[in-house]
Amino acid sequence: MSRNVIRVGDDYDVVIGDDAWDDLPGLVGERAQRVLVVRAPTLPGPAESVRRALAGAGLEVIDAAVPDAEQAKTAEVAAGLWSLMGQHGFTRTDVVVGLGGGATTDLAGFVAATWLRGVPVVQVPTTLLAMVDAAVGGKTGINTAEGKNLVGAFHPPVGVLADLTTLRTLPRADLVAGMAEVVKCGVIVDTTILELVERDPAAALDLDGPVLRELVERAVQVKADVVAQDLRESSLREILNYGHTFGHAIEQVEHYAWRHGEAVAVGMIYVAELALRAGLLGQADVDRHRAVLTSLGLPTTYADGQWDDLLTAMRRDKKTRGSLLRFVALDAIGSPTRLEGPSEQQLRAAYDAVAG
Ligand SMILES: NC(=O)c1ccc[n+]([C@@H]2O[C@H](COP(=O)([O-])OP(=O)(O)OC[C@H]3O[C@@H](n4cnc5c(N)ncnc54)[C@H](O)[C@@H]3O)[C@@H](O)[C@H]2O)c1
Ligand SMILES: O=C(O)C(=O)C[C@@H](O)[C@H](O)[C@H](O)COP(=O)(O)O
Ligand SMILES: [Zn+2]
Repeated sequence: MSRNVIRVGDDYDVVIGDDAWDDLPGLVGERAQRVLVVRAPTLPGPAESVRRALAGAGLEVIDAAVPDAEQAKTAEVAAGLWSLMGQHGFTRTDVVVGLGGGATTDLAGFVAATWLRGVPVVQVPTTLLAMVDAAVGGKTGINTAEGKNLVGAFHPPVGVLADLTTLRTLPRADLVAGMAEVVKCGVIVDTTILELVERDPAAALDLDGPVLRELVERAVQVKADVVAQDLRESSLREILNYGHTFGHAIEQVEHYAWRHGEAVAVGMIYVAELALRAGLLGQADVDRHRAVLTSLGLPTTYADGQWDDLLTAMRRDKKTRGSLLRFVALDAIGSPTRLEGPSEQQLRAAYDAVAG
């Protein structure tokens, strides 16, 4: 069994391993009596491994299967979990475990952030996207009718256990979607990620080879380095939002029928096209975005005819200040900057360039 541990600042460890369930009680710690396992409904195998590891350590396990995917990220589902915690007398030394993809870990983190004004959470991500991004860094949240992640809190986990064996049951489309956030880390910071994918995209998606593990470790390292410096997104952390202004707008317009990673892939093309028009990026860099995302099977276009709704959704992005639309953009691969207040004409022209 191999494992690697990446420390996030001085705060907590991200354990990346295979069949690493025995590490879970250690991450939960010795003060807990009860553990609420908030889990996606699709994961009987990992759910049983988690239950066994926790019960074996003498903990009372409260099992809470929540609705799948984005349907979990609602105020109603959160309220149901608060009731459950109340019924079980869940105290400040008890621990929430989030087991599933990013939607489940976002919900679990939010419930942990809000119960008794904050109880510990251990994240156990089971999708590639949650391993490299959602479970690390302490952004938690739910959606409202008006948009994505509009209610939430910064609440870092006390530990993260990314067991790579769980990826074996993940549908291929979800594995591919997770690669969008890996590529994001490559274009904003660690260009070796890009080179690894460009050299052999099939190897990047191969669960049996070494490349996927290296990509996971590199992407987690990018995220860990950024959030350790700027947990609350006062400035630097915004770079992790590359591609998300347009990406979140697609998700909302599509009523979450698009996977997050797919929408972020198109969002990265959109903002690269915008940067081209603003004179920040060259055509070769935009082409490189398209080539690497296409090589992994990610989408790079979005339907025509949705501009008004997309623009309305983009105005609700958290980086917006007043009426000033703000984007994370690149002025070179590996060099993020901000693009503030692009003209309507530039915004529209970039949309025309991604409209398929
Ligand atoms: N908090 C953050 O920093 C952050 C970062 C990135 C994304 N996110 C959020 O994460 C969510 C997207 O996460 P996601 O892509 O993991 O999607 P998801 O949580 O919807 O999971 C995708 C699907 O895979 C299933 N699944 C999960 N693990 C599985 C496994 N091992 N085997 C088989 N099926 C499995 C799920 O049940 C679901 O149907 C979005 O809500 C996004 O906003 C948050
Ligand atoms: O960790 C961050 O910061 C990110 O922006 C990572 C994103 O991949 C993630 O999708 C995040 O949930 C988006 O946050 P939001 O603040 O735009 O809702
Ligand atoms: Zn994201």
